[in-house]
Amino acid sequence: MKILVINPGSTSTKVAIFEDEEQVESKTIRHSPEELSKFKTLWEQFDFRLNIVLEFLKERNLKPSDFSAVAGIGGLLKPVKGGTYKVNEEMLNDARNNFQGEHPSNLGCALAYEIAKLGGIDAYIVDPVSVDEFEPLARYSGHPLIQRRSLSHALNIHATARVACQKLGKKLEDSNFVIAHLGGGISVCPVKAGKIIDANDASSDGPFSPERTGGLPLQPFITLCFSGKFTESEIRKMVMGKGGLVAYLGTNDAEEVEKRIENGDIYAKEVYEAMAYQIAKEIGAMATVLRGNVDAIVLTGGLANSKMLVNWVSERVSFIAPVIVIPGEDEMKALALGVLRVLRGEEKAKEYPGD
Ligand SMILES: Nc1ncnc2c1ncn2[C@@H]1O[C@H](COP(=O)(O)OP(=O)(O)OP(=O)(O)O)[C@@H](O)[C@H]1O
Ligand SMILES: CCCC(=O)O
Repeated sequence: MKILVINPGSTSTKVAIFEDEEQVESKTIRHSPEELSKFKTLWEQFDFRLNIVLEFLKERNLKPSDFSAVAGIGGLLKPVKGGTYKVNEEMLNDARNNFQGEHPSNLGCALAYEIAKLGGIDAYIVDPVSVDEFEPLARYSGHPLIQRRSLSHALNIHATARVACQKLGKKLEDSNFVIAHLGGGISVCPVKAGKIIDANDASSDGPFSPERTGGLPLQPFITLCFSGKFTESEIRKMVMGKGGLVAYLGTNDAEEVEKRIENGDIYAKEVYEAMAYQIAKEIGAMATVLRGNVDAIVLTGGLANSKMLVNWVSERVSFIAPVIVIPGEDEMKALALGVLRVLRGEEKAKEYPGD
């Protein structure tokens, strides 16, 4: 099987080719903020990103019809169960309307569909950001006008749960983990039998992260929103993109923060440790969702490469369960594997949005 995988992100477009489980080609095209600022809206970027994929194929003398299927990252669509979904009209409409918010991943299904159409093959998404496996109590916010939303780094969290099970020799259906995806945004989730039964929603809540505020104290935040000093879009940007390490230290690069700490920057150390403190607090909270019945706490994502951060988090949470570190994320492989399971008949493709 030959799968083309497309992953539009906030700072890059990634394209890869898989032959069965093996990635045989890949390219990451980085986009500077200046390059993307030419586009007023996310969807104005569509042709630009599509041409990148077409160029990638042309450079390799490949046509869409050379592939068995195309996989795209799935965005902030309707709440859906985990799994692999065939791209359909309703999904494309929801993505184009940024159903649960504007996010580059919304482009994924449409890019995959456009290429697949040229080749007369099918397009799929796997475990989109809007995977919703919440238990009923997780939906309460504190006011009936606002429901807690299931938005998370579901693709990597599901894939990481499978890897953790292999490491521990456990079956997925018998496992209970708290998984913390530590990336540009941070998702902390109790994962019961492979299902994400609660999540902080990294766009609104939880720990601060390299470029997001996470949850903010409500009263001061309301005062800020109505101060007349900021537009709605400035406030949204403050929360996602210009929050967290960016707001405190002017960078979203944790390696740069560690260099400053090594050079004696006491403030950088306190900010970085505060992020670890908030991550640990969220892990503690999510462990209570599992009533303390936790096989392991799993740290993943780019920041899980940081020994300093991992040590600070571990010393606060290891009383709950052993800490396993699975650094980085391999979204491209997780997308290819999800589509392979369907093409091989091991799993049935779900119809979006399902029941
Ligand atoms: N070896 C490392 N040591 C310390 N920090 C690292 C290391 N490698 C990556 N990081 C940090 O991890 C963060 C990025 O993580 P990651 O690549 O998972 O995020 P992303 O893919 O951009 O965003 P998201 O995961 O929210 O989709 C950055 O702050 C980066 O500096
Ligand atoms: C909102 C969860 C996904 C992301 O933060 O990118």
